[in-house]
Amino acid sequence: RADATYYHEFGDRAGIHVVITDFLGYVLADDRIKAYFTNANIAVLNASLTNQVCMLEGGPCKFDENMKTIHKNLGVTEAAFNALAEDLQKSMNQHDIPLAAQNDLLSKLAPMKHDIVTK
Ligand code: HEM
Repeated sequence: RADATYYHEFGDRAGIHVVITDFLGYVLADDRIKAYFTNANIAVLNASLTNQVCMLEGGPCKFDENMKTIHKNLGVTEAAFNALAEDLQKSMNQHDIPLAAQNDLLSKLAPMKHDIVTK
């Protein structure tokens, strides 16, 4: 969908922000991937991801960072990518985001794997 239905189902930008905040909490506690984030600026990452998801789901947000450039030197594996996606699903489920909206977001993130996984 190109309209803002999914954006509203996420609870607009404020709802997305809560989903992303809890998602990052899961990531930072996830032994499979937390080491990647040792030197990350979590506040900046939170704001960027919130804007990115807001935009992808049809909200009035701007986001134009390049996924390939950002993740170039991180050595992200496919297993790490999948673990991160699981943590996102966990947060979306916890916040009762409707499944169609969840799947829409996941389907938009999945193709980014090619730019993010380098190892
Ligand atoms: C589709 C999946 C992903 C998306 C949409 C995404 C999005 C982003 C964004 C927007 C930033 C930039 C934050 C900023 O503005 O500085 C970022 C940085 C980062 N990402 Fe990802 N990412 C994804 C997957 C992953 C995976 C799988 C890992 C590792 C397990 C990862 C690790 C990092 C790290 C370590 C940073 C750097 C943070 C910093 O230097 O402060 N990302 N990501």
